[in-house]
Amino acid sequence: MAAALPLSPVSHQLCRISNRFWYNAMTPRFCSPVSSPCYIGVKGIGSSSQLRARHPLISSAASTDYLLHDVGATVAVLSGAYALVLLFESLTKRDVIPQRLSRKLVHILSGLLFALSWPIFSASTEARYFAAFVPLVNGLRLVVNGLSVSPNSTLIQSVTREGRPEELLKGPLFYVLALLVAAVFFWRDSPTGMTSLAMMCGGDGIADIMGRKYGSYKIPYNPRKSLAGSISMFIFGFFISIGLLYYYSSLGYLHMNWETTFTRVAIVSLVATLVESLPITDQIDDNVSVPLATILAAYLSFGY
Ligand SMILES: C/C(=C\COP(=O)(O)O)CCC[C@H](C)CCC[C@H](C)CCCC(C)C
Ligand SMILES: Nc1ccn([C@@H]2O[C@H](COP(=O)(O)OP(=O)(O)O)[C@@H](O)[C@H]2O)c(=O)n1
Repeated sequence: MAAALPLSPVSHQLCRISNRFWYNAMTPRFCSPVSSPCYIGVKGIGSSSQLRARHPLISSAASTDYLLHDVGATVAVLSGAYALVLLFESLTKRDVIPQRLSRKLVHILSGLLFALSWPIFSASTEARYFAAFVPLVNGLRLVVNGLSVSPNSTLIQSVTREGRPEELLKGPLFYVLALLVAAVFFWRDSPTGMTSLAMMCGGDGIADIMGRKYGSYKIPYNPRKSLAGSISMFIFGFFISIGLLYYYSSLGYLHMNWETTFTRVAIVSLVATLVESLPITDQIDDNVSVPLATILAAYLSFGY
């Protein structure tokens, strides 16, 4: 058996980071019901602060690893966000898909892929802030382009209805703020944030596509919305929420009682769908009302 070659300091560091990356991404975590972030420490389960108190040498090495890990994850997700917008701008420019559909697909995919990306961040208690940095940067990008005289046309083509820069300061900006709130205040050990993104991105996004195509029967109290759109929002929002909860349960971040979870998610989806159907879009954007209603319903339903 060939002897292991001595690693250079850089290679050694890279191996340590790579090992930590796969450990953090794939190792189940057992979070306490109060959803305080915790992970398997040296002696059993402990929070990162408890581990630092017990093992200062490990804590400094772990902190460095976590920092490098989270910086790498942030760069990767930021790059993914930029590439997604660029992809749909290219598809729109080459008339592969119409601009309106392009925008809705960006609406659906951005938030859901963001929610799916959370496990690549470290087990550190600060990881959620690194993840939230991605919607923060995109929010600043929207503000700069929405206010600027020479806005970035890629962003405008992929994200606005009518190609006006000021549109970036409404729906899209509220959208990225909702992603930031979900990451910072709920993160991957709470069903509340991920269900809010499932309903805003998956549910509300598909409502537009299905409603425009099949929405001949309008909602009596809101002729601008249709039954087909709302039913689509409820169904897709429900299944995407269940999918995200299963995804995070299978990775060990959540422990759901599946006998009651389906009913709870159905109630949350119904509340979000009813709020979205209301004739209040001129007063409050869907990207504010839908996540807020979902967060309230989910927090009352799940308790965390
Ligand atoms: C088109 C968008 C919102 C408009 O909503 P509405 O008016 O149709 O109701 C979405 C805007 C997306 C934003 C420009 C980019 C957000 C990227 C996200 C923070 C991170 C995605 C990462 C992932 C890995 C692709
Ligand atoms: N429940 C719904 C939601 C949207 N829609 C259709 O999708 C279009 C855009 O919906 P919206 O104003 O909520 O669009 P966003 O604010 O989500 O971008 C509506 O004008 C309807 O044609 C629907 O038919 N039923």
